[in-house]
Amino acid sequence: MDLFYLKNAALYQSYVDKVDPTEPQAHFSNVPLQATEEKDNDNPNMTISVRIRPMLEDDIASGFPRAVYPRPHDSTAKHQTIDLHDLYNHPRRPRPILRSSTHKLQKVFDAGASTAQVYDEVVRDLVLSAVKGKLGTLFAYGQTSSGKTFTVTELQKLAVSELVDRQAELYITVVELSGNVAFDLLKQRERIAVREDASGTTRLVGALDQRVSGKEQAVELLEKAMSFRRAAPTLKNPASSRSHCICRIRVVQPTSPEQGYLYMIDLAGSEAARDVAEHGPETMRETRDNNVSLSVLKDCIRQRALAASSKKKVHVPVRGSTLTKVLKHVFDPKVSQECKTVVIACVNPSLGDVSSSKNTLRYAELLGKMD
Ligand SMILES: Nc1ncnc2c1ncn2[C@@H]1O[C@H](COP(=O)(O)OP(=O)(O)OP(=O)(O)O)[C@@H](O)[C@H]1O
Repeated sequence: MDLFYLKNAALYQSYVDKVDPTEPQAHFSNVPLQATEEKDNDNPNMTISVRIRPMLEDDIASGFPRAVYPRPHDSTAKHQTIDLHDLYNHPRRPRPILRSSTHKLQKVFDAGASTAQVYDEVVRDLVLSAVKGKLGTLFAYGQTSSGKTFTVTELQKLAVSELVDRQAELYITVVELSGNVAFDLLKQRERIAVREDASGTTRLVGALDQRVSGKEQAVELLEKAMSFRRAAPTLKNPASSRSHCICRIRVVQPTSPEQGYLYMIDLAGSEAARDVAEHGPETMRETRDNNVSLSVLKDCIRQRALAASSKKKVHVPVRGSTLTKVLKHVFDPKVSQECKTVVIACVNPSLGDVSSSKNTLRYAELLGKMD
């Protein structure tokens, strides 16, 4: 596929240059996405956003044009729109044709946006929730090399800095979930158990809950934890994280009777098993397990949103994966502590990654919809 895109890069660019996104276009896929026929999830405690990373030198050097284009932001609109342009080898046409799709999301950060801007617009609210004794949860989702780790690492530093400035007492836990097995990254990747106690609360048995008292100490601790994260090469990223990484910051405030929690989760890459097929059965098994947990995560987020707006009893399948068991508090309608959730879907804008980007944007759209 890469060769097809590279061979037709000039033709593709000539098509894209002619697109006027304000005009209805024949090449826009006229089959409505399943997601667009569903009701919006208007849960005020849930924000679904997209971050498009810049084209990197390597992407440009390999000759791939850009495929993902956000439309100019209209501050009166409920959603922001992204156009995605793909090239399609039509069997009855002499030349490949453009096939585009449109995706609507609550918040879109284009390649020029800084992590500080992402923090200010969607993450600070979570941090302030934790300061007030509530729960804030951030998920970064996307294909390999789309910028999840880059984004979460920077956001963790900004969050810790704000929490220290607010004189909160902080305790940090960093756990990696590889398939269904958990490891403590603050204890040099020691294996730990995930168990449910008699009250139904999921416990990370044996995980360190490290007190930190200053910004430098916190950043050093997080960097050290990240150095223990398991990585393996994918076709797109030589040091791809093949696991979910959960960073939990417990916030104790003398002024608040309840302790708050901030969870920042760098999810495993959502790539198809074929993208890691060269890397052995172990990596493929992990990829399959990770994809199952990402699918269960989607169901939990959607069902949780439905539970918030429905009087009927809604089943949220938290037990479907270790990831969602650990994050039970986010999804359990019975949990009384208020919980805000932000999803950042990360996208690599290159044409070489267009089909994964389409899947990521569809996943993000589905999260913002209800059955
Ligand atoms: N906003 C950005 N600005 C500049 N460079 C970025 C940005 N986002 C990501 N990158 C760069 O893109 C590359 C891939 O990013 P990163 O490792 O965060 O991807 P990932 O989604 O975590 O990948 P994987 O799932 O394979 O671990 C890195 O070299 C990173 O520095």
